Amino acid sequence: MSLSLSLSLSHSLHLFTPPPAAIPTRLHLPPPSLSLARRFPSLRASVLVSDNNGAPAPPSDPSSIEVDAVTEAELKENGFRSTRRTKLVCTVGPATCGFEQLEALAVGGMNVARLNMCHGTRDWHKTVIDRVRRLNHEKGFAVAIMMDTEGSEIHMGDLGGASSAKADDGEIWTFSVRAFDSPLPQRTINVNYEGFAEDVKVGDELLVDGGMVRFEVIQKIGPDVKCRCTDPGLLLPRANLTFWRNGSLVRERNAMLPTISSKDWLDIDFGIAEGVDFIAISFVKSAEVITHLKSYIAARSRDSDISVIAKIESIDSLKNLEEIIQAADGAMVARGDLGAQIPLEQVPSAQQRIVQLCRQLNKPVIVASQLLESMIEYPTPTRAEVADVSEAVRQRADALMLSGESAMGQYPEKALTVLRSVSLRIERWWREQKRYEAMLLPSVGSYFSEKISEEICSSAAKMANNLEVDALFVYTKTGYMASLLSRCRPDCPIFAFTTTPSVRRRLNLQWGLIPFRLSFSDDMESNLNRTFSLLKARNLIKSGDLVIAVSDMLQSIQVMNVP
Ligand SMILES: Nc1ncnc2c1ncn2[C@@H]1O[C@H](COP(=O)(O)OP(=O)(O)OP(=O)(O)O)[C@@H](O)[C@H]1O
Ligand SMILES: CC(=O)C(=O)O
Ligand SMILES: [K+]
Ligand SMILES: [Mg+2]
Repeated sequence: MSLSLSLSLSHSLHLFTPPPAAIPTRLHLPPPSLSLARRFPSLRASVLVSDNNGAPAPPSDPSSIEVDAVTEAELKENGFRSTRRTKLVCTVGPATCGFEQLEALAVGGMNVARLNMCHGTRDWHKTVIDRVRRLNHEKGFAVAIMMDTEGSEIHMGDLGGASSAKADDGEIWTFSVRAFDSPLPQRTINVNYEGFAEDVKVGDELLVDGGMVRFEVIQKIGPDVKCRCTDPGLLLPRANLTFWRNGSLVRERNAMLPTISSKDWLDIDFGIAEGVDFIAISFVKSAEVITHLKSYIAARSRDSDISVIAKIESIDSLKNLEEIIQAADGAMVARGDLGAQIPLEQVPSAQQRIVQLCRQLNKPVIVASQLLESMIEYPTPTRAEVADVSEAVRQRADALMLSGESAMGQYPEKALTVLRSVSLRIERWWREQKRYEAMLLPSVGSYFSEKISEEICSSAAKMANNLEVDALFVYTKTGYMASLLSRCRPDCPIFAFTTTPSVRRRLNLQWGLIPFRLSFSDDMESNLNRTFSLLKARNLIKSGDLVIAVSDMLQSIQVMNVP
């Protein structure tokens, strides 16, 4: 089916390749990102800024301002009112782990690189981290790194080294906890969970990857479970397994497995040692595990600030949603596994609920999995996929994520271009329609000073919309004020000035923020004047632009024209 869809869609390919400037594209999609590098040779040629991932902040040069090379190009290309607000996360895998491939993704707008610890060795991940660092350092990007834990849910083994296996209708496969030599016997799958044969019953339905392939359990022989394939498809290494009985998920045992396994703790130590920016925790069930991990990180790495992202992908995480998001620094709607745990038709409303709650609680949220699944194999997305991406952008999610599309697909850069183009188009349409959604944003701070900051930010955002200002400026040491502005989803972009490279990288996950590194003082007057002259010198703003500025040093709102 996807073949015929892709063929019938192939004429839309031109939407994503740059037409000559004089010929308008139907949807006015922007040209693909690599052309940015062509138009702004400095992107590839020179060292624009220096960014010290992981290491202590460099002695700041008071005369400089640092901005992500791609952001700078986008600002110049589209004028800053139309820069992209939705952030993009790419899972790095065999298709994208080379330095040049990573650079192409960074040029294409990747804000965060995700490493899935389910796959690859720690050495492999270390190599990727080093390459991203080098890219940031040498080429002026500020790509943040997110480590995603494996979790201890039930999954298949690694297929004895094969990259995939095809299961056909009616075939009998053996699922077993036995250790086999590779290559595995034909039609045999390893299962990581000791209690597997004990727990399943004849007649149970076994879902691989949430239903991409289905089996029916027909016989149990000691540690081996014989299953008949009822929905054929491709089995991928380490795919998740769930089993269903009488139409509902069997999850008693899963509930007993730890959220963070012993292997996950070693991966987390590795992540802390490498100074990753985010750690995403798979299959979170309760807020306690988040609090526990956060205190572990705090004790382990006194001066590094790693954000903990709660992945919402289980029934328990939906039950305890509010307290989990409260405890975490952000959340991910992990639709892959979520769709294997709740009926598929409930996933869209769960997504909307999670996205809204995150915004109310002032936590960044990522919408993940299968956004452009067909692009693993085909160079154009289906219309349904474009509609799905649009919906996530329209919901004002902070970030969209590519999984297999960028990790092992054939068109990682094209998939990223589609996310970029659709985000830009939907964001603009939203602004043109002036559809400010009236979302109630409850107070989130516990201290009076935090409540003042919230009031300042919501007033500043409202003024920015009403006065149609060109940009909001926020001077923030911790990033908190910037997140409060982002939460209001104002019409204009938010220039967030921060003193530390790690804060700047973490702001890269939040909607509408354009993070700059700048050393600033407590004197707002001089901060503003310096910022204006630095930005003007780089043609990022011009005299007459209308700006509203707030800061976490001075509780005030300033409105001014750039001199
Ligand atoms: N580091 C890697 N090495 C090899 N293959 C990878 C790597 N990362 C991802 N992949 C491939 O890309 C596919 C999609 O990636 P993704 O991160 O969504 O993983 P997943 O296994 O589906 O699990 P989950 O996202 O729930 O942790 C994987 O199934 C795997 O085949
Ligand atoms: C991203 C992820 O873990 C999922 O969708 O299941
Ligand atoms: K994972
Ligand atoms: Mg998952």
